[in-house]
Formats: sequence, structure tokens, C-alpha cells
Amino acid sequence: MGIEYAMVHVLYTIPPAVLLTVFYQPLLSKLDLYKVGFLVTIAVLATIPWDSYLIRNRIWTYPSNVIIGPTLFDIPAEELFFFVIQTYTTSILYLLLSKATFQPAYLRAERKQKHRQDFNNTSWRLYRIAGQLFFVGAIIAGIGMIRDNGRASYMGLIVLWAAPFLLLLWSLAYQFILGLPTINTALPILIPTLYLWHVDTLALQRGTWVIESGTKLGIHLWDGLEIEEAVFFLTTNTLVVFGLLAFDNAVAILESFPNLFGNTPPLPSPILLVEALLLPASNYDEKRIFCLQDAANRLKQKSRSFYLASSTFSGKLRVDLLFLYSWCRVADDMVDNATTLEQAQTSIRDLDRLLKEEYRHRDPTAVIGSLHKHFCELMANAPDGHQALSQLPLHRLSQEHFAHMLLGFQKDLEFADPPSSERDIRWPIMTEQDLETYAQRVAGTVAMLCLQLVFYHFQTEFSEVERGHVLSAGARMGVALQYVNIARDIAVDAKMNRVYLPQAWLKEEGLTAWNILLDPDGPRVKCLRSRLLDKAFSIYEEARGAIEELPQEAQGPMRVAVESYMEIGRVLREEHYTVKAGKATVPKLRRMKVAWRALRG
Ligand SMILES: CC(C)=CCC/C(C)=C/CC/C(C)=C/CC/C(C)=C/[C@@H]1[C@@H](COP(=O)(O)OP(=O)(O)O)[C@]1(C)CC/C=C(\C)CC/C=C(\C)CCC=C(C)C
Repeated sequence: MGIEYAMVHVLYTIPPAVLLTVFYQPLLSKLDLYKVGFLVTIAVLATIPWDSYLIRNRIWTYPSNVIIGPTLFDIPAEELFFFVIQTYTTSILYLLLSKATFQPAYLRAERKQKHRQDFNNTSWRLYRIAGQLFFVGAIIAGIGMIRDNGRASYMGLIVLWAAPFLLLLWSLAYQFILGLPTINTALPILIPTLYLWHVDTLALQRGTWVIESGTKLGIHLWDGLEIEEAVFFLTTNTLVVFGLLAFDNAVAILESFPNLFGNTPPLPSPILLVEALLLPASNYDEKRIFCLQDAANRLKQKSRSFYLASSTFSGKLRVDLLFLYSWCRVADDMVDNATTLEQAQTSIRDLDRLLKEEYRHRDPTAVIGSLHKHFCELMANAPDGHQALSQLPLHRLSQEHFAHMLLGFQKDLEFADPPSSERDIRWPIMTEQDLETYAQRVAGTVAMLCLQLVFYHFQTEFSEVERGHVLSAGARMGVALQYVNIARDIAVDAKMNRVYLPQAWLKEEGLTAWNILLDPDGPRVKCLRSRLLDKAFSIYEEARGAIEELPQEAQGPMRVAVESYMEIGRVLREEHYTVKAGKATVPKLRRMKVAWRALRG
């Protein structure tokens, strides 16, 4: 009896597992736990018979003085623990590296015609077949090596054990294995493999475990690392990551195509997962995939804060929030980027008319199909964007919030464009109350729409009073965020002849809106900005408590959404900050820290 093998765990396998767990814990969802539990169970069940065979046939052995004693089918307890901890650690690393990726955007409908995606359909089929041939070849080679019963036996046993699983996983999930960024695929295989190669070198050198000489090739990758051990760890980590990719591929299919799979449970059964993976890629809803990609790209390009926040949401809520963001962004841009006042007014009228029409005809399962049709006609000059609008889940959202948002956009048009002198300018935001009403319309509504999606996806059992309380706190939070937005964009808005600071405040400082247009960075403007930020933070303080009333899984992500935007306000209060395209920004590392703290609560 000895503790040497156990010490390998204490020193080398447990610390990275604990470290990764602490790091990932705030992001851990029920689906993650289910996924990791599923993978660990399969890994243990698949490895026990094989490992037991190797030990019983003395292909590898453990000196009795290095293990504590208990065994299962001759496998030492320490070895069983190895299967668990390796699968667990590699899984958590994979989850961590994949969190930011919006995986549904990587699904591909394989049809005859070519698309603007990275791989065309012929390539997809070729890659799939090439991979399958590779793994079939490996199986044949493995059989050959075992049959020879010589120095290649151990290598043959590794290959013959792993290749059929890899063939299966490849056949089911090749789209994700090939299409996802390497940070999600290659990296979670390579990092633990290199680490375990190092640990294995130490263990073999110390004699903690021994490969018998007649069954190994005798090739060393480096001094102390047998080629079989190197292949073993590379293969097992590949199995774990391919397993996770297949799981995520199935979940992405279930989440992306409600028309094909209806209302799927948050923790889908293994049968449902397999059903999803077996659905031919030619049946995927191509338009929906394009809309998912379009919405994800828009968010990534347009808002660093909400992009970061969206990666902390999961499942169908993340999908719906992306579509909501897309709609809001496109609608706002249509108004802001219109070349004439008439064009902007027409856009608002069209948006209003189409929404009304769609709500009149909606049924509980429909997305805004006909709105989409009208949009295509109406938005020939704004092609990027109209696709995503067709997916907006209107039946989960109140019409009045959209109507109020459009009223807010209407307010933007009351700014004269372009003014030729001070006398020409009309100023729609005269009082603090005007400002609050405006912020409530453009941002309070956004908050309430986000919360409606949260209520829907978590099937929250709130009373009307509780729901009302959370919604109105959310709306206040939207106002706080909008104030930060206005404080940040004083100069940018001035370029568009807009001054959102209330005229009454300007008067108190001895300023006119015209002065702001001419010098948006002047010292007295800074005082007004501070005043607006103070308002923003006091509303934020008053509303933030309501986040804790949301369902547990929504709290962290909501805090991230709010905090990463409020951090812009904190940056603005500092002496020096980075400005990009005229807007103050939060440096990436700082944004990550804010998100991390927000997730921890
Ligand atoms: C992850 C996540 C929450 C994503 C989706 C959020 C979403 C749907 C945002 C829509 C943004 C948008 C384009 C709205 C149009 C009107 C507008 C311009 C509003 C301003 C946003 C500014 O975004 P940005 O800086 O990118 O815009 P410009 O470059 O200036 O054009 C706003 C400041 C409003 C954003 C408000 C919210 C997202 C609401 C936040 C509040 C909650 C989520 C509720 C919190 C809950 C409780 C209970 C307190």
C-alpha cells in the first residue's frame, strides 16, 4: 500500500480542477451540470472494461506500493478517479472557452445551392466522408496491431477502443467540430493534453505506473513520455471534447428550430439529443440560421457591453434577446441614419403600421412573417437587418412597449435638422421630466421587453403585483442606462444637432443648447454631465435590488447587462478614459472584471 498515485491527484489533477471550477462557477448553469454529469458517466462506463482488460492482461501495471488498495474490476480507485477528474477538468475548460460563442450561428443547412458561409455544401460532405474514412482506417489499423500481438498491441488497443466512438461522434457532429472557432475545439483538447503529458512523464519516470515492455513500441515523444501514453491522453481529451461538441450541437438544433422540435425541456433527454443529431442537415431552416448569424453579428459589432452580457445568458432566452436587440438596433438606426426628416418619419410610420398589423394577425406560435415580407419591400435601402426582424418572438412581448419605443424615436425627430442659427432650433427636451419621459420610452421599454422574455423562459410564478414591481424597477433601470448613454454621447449627439440635456439645466449653468453644439466638451458641459450621471446612479441604486427577485439563473446575466453598461458611467466620472469613435469605452479587461463580479453577485 502507498500513496504515490493518490499524490499525483493531490499535486497535479485536483488543483487545476478546483481552479477551473472556482473560475467557471458563476457561469455554471443546470444544463452545464447535466452535460458534464452525462459526459463523466459515459467516460467512466466506456473506460472501465477497457482499462480492466489492460490491467488483467498486464499491458500496464501498478506496483502495489504506489496505490492505496481498493480496486474495481482490478482497476485501482486512483485510476477510476482519474477518469472522472480528467473528463471533468477538460469539460470545464471547454465550457469556459465556449461561453462567448453563440453556437446556433454555426449550424449549416446543407442544400444544393452555394451560400456565403465558410464551407460550401460539397466541402461539408467531403470533409465528413474524409473524417469517416480516417476513423475507419484507424479501426482497421488497430485490429491489425492487436492481431500481431507484439510491440504494437497497446497502441492497437488504444486505437481500437477510441476510434469507433470518434467515428460516431464525428458522423453526428462534424459541422460543429469543423465549423466552430479553434478556441472551442482544438484548444480544450490541446491544453489538457500537454498538461497530462507532463504529469505522465513524471509518473512514468517515478514508476507510479508501468507499461510492460513487450507490448509497447518503445518510441518516446520526449525523454520519459512513451508514444502510447501521448496518444492515449490526446485521444481521451479528443473524445471528451467531441462528446461535448456533439451535445452542444444537439442543443443548438433543439434551440434553433422550434418549428421542428416544439417546446423542448431545458434538460433534454439523451433520446431527444440523439433525435436532434440525426435530423439531416438538409432539413434545417436555412432562413432561421441566417437570421441567427445576422443577429449575433450585429450585436457583436454594435455593442460591446450587451455582447458580453448576452454570452452569460443561455439557451432560448439568449436567442430571443439577440433577436430583440436586433430589432431595436435596426429600428433605431433606421431613424438615426435616415438622410432626410421625411425618410425618418416614414420609417417610424412603417414600423408602427407593420407592428400593429402583425399584432392584429398574430397567433401564439407565429413569428412576424408578414411583417418580414413588408419589411423586405420597405427596406430595400437597409438590407442588412431586415432578416433578423422576421424572427422577433412577438407573442411573448407586449405591443404597447414597441409603440412607446417608437414614440421615443419620434422625439428624436423633433430636433431641427440642420439648424442654420440659434433661432432655428427647436428643443424637444425642455425639462427634466421631458428627459425622463424620453428615456422611459426608448430604454425603459427595452428593459420591460427583456424582462418579459425572462418571465416567459423561466415560467416564473410571480403574482401580478410582484411582476409589476420587477417590471417597473426594470423600466427605471432602463432610464438609468439611457442617462449614461446620453452622458457618454453629448459630443456625438451634438454632431447630429441633438442636445438631450434639459434646457432648464442649461439655463441654470448660463448655457444654451447652441453653446453645446459649438463646444460639447466645455467645462460647464462637464458639470452637467456629472449631474446627469448622478441622476443615473441614484436611479440605478434604487432599482438594482429588484434583480435579486428574478429567477436565480437570470440574476447573474441581468447584473452583467446592467453593470457593464453602468461601468461606462463610472469611466466617464474618471479624469482620463479611452475614447473610440467619439464614445468613451470601458477597456476589455475592466469589462471582464465587471462581468465577473456581477456574476458572483
Ligand atoms: C444581453 C441583453 C440584455 C441584450 C439585449 C438588450 C437589448 C434588447 C438592447 C436594445 C438596445 C437598443 C439598440 C435599443 C434601442 C433604443 C436605445 C438606443 C436604447 C439605449 C441602449 C443603448 O445601446 P447602445 O449604446 O448600443 O446604443 P447607441 O450606440 O447609443 O445607439 C440603451 C441605453 C437602452 C438599453 C437598456 C436596456 C438594455 C435595459 C436594461 C435593463 C434591464 C435589462 C432590466 C434590469 C432588471 C431589473 C429588474 C432592474
